[in-house]
This record gives sequence, C-alpha cells and structure tokens, in this order.
Amino acid sequence: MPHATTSQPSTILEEVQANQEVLRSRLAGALSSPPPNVPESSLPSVPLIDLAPSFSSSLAARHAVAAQIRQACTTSGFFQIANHGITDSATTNILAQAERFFHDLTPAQKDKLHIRHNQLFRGYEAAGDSYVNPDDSTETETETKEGFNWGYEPSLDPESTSASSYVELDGQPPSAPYRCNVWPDPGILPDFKSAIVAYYAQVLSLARHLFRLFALSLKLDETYFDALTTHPGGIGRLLYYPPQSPEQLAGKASKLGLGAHTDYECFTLLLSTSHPGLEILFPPTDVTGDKPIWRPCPLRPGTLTVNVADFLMRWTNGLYKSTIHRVVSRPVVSVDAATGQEVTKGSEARYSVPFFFSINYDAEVEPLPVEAVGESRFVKMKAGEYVLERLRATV
Ligand SMILES: O=C(O)CCC(=O)C(=O)O
Ligand SMILES: [Fe+2]
Repeated sequence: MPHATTSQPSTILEEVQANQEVLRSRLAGALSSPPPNVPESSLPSVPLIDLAPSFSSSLAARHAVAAQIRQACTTSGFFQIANHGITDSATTNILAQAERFFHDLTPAQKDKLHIRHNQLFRGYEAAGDSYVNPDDSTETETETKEGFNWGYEPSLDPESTSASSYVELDGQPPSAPYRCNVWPDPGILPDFKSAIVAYYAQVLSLARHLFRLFALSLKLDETYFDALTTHPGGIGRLLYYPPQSPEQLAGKASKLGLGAHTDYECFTLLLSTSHPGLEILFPPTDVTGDKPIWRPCPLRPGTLTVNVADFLMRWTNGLYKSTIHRVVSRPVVSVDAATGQEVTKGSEARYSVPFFFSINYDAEVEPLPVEAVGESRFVKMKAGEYVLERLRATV
C-alpha cells in the first residue's frame, strides 16, 4: 500500500489507483488450482469460529474467541462464524424476499428503483451496471449479478440515540431527496421491508459485538470502538447471481458473477444461500510457491462469512488482511449412476446478503495505538470519504 502524505482528495484518488495496481499484480500471478502433489489439508482455508463463548460474561472466554479472530485476520482476513445469534427466521426471510424482489418485480418496477436516480448508489442495479473491479468495465463480458442496495438510517438501528447524528458518506445529512433509501411498493412486495428491517437490526448488533472482539484481538480495551459506531456506516445489499445454462457456460470454465475485489469498509458480514460461487484469493504461502491461490469459500449452512475490508486493513497498518475475492458461476459435472457417463449441468442461482460495516462516516480517525499496530503508514482520513471514493470508481 502507498505512503500518502496529505489528506487531500487527490491523495485518496492516488491511493485508490495504487490499490488497483496491487489488485492487478495479485491477479496476474494467481494460481487457479493447487500445484501438483500438494494435499488439500495443507492448502489455506477459511476457519470456522464458534461465537457462543463470546457472548459469555467471562472475559477469558471472550479473549479466547478474540485470539481465533486475530489468527484469521492476520493470515487471510476471512473466517466463518457459527452461533452468531442471528435468528433463523431473520436469515430465511431476507433470502426469501431477495428471491421475490429479483423474480416478481417487472423490469419497469425495478427501473423505478434504479441507482441512477440516487446520489448514494441506493436501489436496484441490473447486470453490467457496475463493475466492482474497474478494470472489468473494458471487458466485453459483464458481471452477471443483479443487486439492491440500502444504507444505514437511525430508524433501522434499535441502538440509535438522539445524541448520535448520522451523516452520509459525503459528510452531509441523509435526508435530502435522491439520497435516501428506496423501497419497492409494499402493494407488490408487502413483506419486503419488514424482512430487511428485522435482519438489519440483528446484523448491526452482531457487527458491534464483533467490533468489541476485534478490539480485544488487537489488545485494545474491549469498548475501544464503541464511540465510533454510534451511527455507523452500514450498507446492505441483496445480490442475485442468475443460474447459467450449459450453453451459457459453453466452452468456459466459469462465468463472472462479481469481479475480483477487496471490500472497502471495516469488515463485511456475508449471508448466502448454500450455493457455491464465492472464491477467495488466498495470500501467497510456501505451499503455493509464493503465489496467491484461488480457492472456493466453504459452504457451511447456518454460518456467516466475515472478512476484513480495506479501511480496517489501513487502520491496523496492514496487520489485518483485506483479501481479494470474487463470485463465479461454474458448470456442475456429475457422473450418471446408470451410464457411468459424465453429465455437465449449468450452475444454480446464488443469492447473498453482504453487510458492509464501517465506523461512523464522519469520525476523524486517529491511528491505532503504536503498541497495537506499530507506527501507522497511512494517511488519516474519514471513513466516509474513503468509501465514497472507492464506490465512485465502480460505476
Ligand atoms: O455474493 C457474494 O457471495 C459475495 C459478495 C461480495 O463479495 C460483495 O458484495 O462485496
Ligand atoms: Fe466483497
């Protein structure tokens, strides 16, 4: 990552460009399959962390979970969490409403909610409307994903207090026209907003809980980040990766759902259906001949996937890794029991609900203590300015 010396917007732009260079060089050297004779067990993977002890009143139990988080964050920055406390009904309902949104609304109804009507990327995106990896916008193949985006509102946050005044990515109040969240007509999707509201309240609370564990994992006071998450950034997204028929996949090992990227905020909490597609570019190790390697993210029903994002990576001075990932559709090859012949089927649909958690967008971010992360190499900036510049590079 670059050494920036001022907090002028041009410096953020330079940093965004430098980030893109890192992405390019990582992708250029990446392995798409393991080197010969390397056993599966020695390849990098995503650890599963049981969060149950982190809700205990025992500080030692919370420290033990924090130690596992530190281990994951200093290696690949990805981990999965079980017993996270989000209810099954909240996860089932939001995934069901995602399916209804993408299938039941007509193109005209979706278009009324299109992000081009909104200054803060709220609303619906069709396939090809945005490229999470700006380099992909010059390719002839578009990302297959469709999306629906919304952001934090005090009314969606059960812990919001009147003392905490939320500002948007650009430091301005949220309420002006064309900047607010947009929702489908309740006459068409009556249970949509309530499913979002229920899930969002729970994922927000879980994110604040995780931030306390991140604080412990960095040997900081457990409440270190609390004052910075009173009116946090929290962009939620519904994503739909349509199934691809064998014909659509013909001649290709994969079709791009969402380009290779790192996330921008502090960390992401990802809920998805149990369909494959998410792939992680694990950082180089001895086993891979010092090359980054693409590996599928494990499918563990009932878990959420957590990954460190760029702002936390910069804030921890590079100690916690923000790792490149993408979503691709691949053909499913199986062997027909009767004939013994290989049968190639298309890919199945995937739905996911990422939640991108940031500290308060208007917080002046001080470097973390030297004892925790060393002398910071990064320029100070507000979380909102940074995320906005990264989003602007994608459309
Ligand atoms: O859909 C997924 O599984 C991953 C989504 C993702 O990486 C993102 O939206 O940043
Ligand atoms: Fe992502």
